[in-house]
Amino acid sequence: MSLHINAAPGDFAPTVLLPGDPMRARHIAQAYLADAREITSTRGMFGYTGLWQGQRLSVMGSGMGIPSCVLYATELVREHGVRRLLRVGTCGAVSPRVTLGDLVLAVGAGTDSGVNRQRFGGHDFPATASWPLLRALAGTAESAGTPLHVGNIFSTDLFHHPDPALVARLSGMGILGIEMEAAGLFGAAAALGVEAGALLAVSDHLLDGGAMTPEERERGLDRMIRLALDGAAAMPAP
Ligand SMILES: O=P(O)(O)O[C@H]1O[C@H](CO)[C@@H](O)[C@H]1O
Ligand SMILES: O=c1cc[nH]c(=O)[nH]1
Repeated sequence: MSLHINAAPGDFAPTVLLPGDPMRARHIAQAYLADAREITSTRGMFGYTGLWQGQRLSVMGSGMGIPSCVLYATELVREHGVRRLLRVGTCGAVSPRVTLGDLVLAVGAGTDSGVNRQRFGGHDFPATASWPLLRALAGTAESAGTPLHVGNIFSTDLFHHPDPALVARLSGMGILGIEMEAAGLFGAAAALGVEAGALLAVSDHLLDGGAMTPEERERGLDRMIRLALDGAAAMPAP
């Protein structure tokens, strides 16, 4: 048990999928995992452990934004023995190459957050996903014929961003999508010595204005969830 996670020792599997939305965590557990059991519910941030292809796997909400995600990632690693963290989130597309419902695998994440600079003496930390996770997810997608964009994303502290030039700036630098956690998760994972990745489904398009409904966001992310589960199952235990 830790301050924000009321799970018992051994409740978490070494690999945890981290959607921002705790209701997406519940959906993944109930719709995909065998023998799923709720193991934490502090503040409504539900976590579950069950089986996928016979392997133990956990899924837990991370909340919205870097501070929330990093808090849970830190307690999961330090106090619950977790070694591999895979964010399964949504993003807004900022690239004309990406369309609604597409999947994006983050190689690196730029950010307007200061958290990694706080960790890194004021310098720019290279917030990148772990290679074993990148390789497993890209390989699993290729084998399954699942289309996947692999590239850089941007993690913002401000969903309702005040800078009207931000989307054009990101787009001009080849960024694929914007979300709110990955850069902090990658920095935390580096500091904690564990693996992290981020697989995202495009829930809205910031260039053309298209958007999934909230119901589609919660339930309509089947391809992302299956790829995350299959990719995690294809990896050796961390
Ligand atoms: O769908 P999730 O995983 O929550 O991810 C995205 O959605 C939230 C904003 O609506 C932020 O957490 C952002 O990163
Ligand atoms: O952070 C996010 C997530 C989805 N869509 C956005 O525009 N931003």
